[in-house]
Amino acid sequence: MKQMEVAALVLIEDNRVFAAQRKNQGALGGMWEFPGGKLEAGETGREALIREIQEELGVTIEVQHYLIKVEHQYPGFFIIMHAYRGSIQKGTIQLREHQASRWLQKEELWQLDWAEADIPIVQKVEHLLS
Ligand SMILES: Nc1nc2c([nH]c(=O)n2[C@@H]2O[C@H](COP(=O)(O)OP(=O)(O)OP(=O)(O)O)[C@@H](O)[C@H]2O)c(=O)[nH]1
Repeated sequence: MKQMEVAALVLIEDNRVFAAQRKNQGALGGMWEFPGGKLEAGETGREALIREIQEELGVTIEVQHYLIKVEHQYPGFFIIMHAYRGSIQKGTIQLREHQASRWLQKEELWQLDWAEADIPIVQKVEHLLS
């Protein structure tokens, strides 16, 4: 069974969390997620996150702390996901790989079609927003 380890960013500004929509083509097409991506060989979760966010959103982030680990079995693969809180240190977000993004208020969190593995992260975020 294919297994992957992923790092994801929970970015909160002005009491809203950043969510991004995957492209319609490919794995989990059209689903919403927290930006990030797979760890490469020899990389820590934090290193992978900083690299992926630079690639995907064109910004430099500071990783603040570890939020939650999620393990989820999708039909074709098993995913271990590490979610971190972080903030933008430099730059303005540009969507380089996603088809859309939103800054969500607490009441809007469950309106989106989240990737299944993200549900425990969204639950955690719910407690971080007021
Ligand atoms: N980044 C991210 N990936 C997630 C989340 N939830 C979730 O199930 N995933 C899955 O984790 C995997 C991450 O792969 P990715 O495609 O974003 O990462 P990548 O850029 O390193 O991969 P690639 O270079 O092969 O495209 C995908 O299968 C994606 O569907 C999430 O919140 N964020």
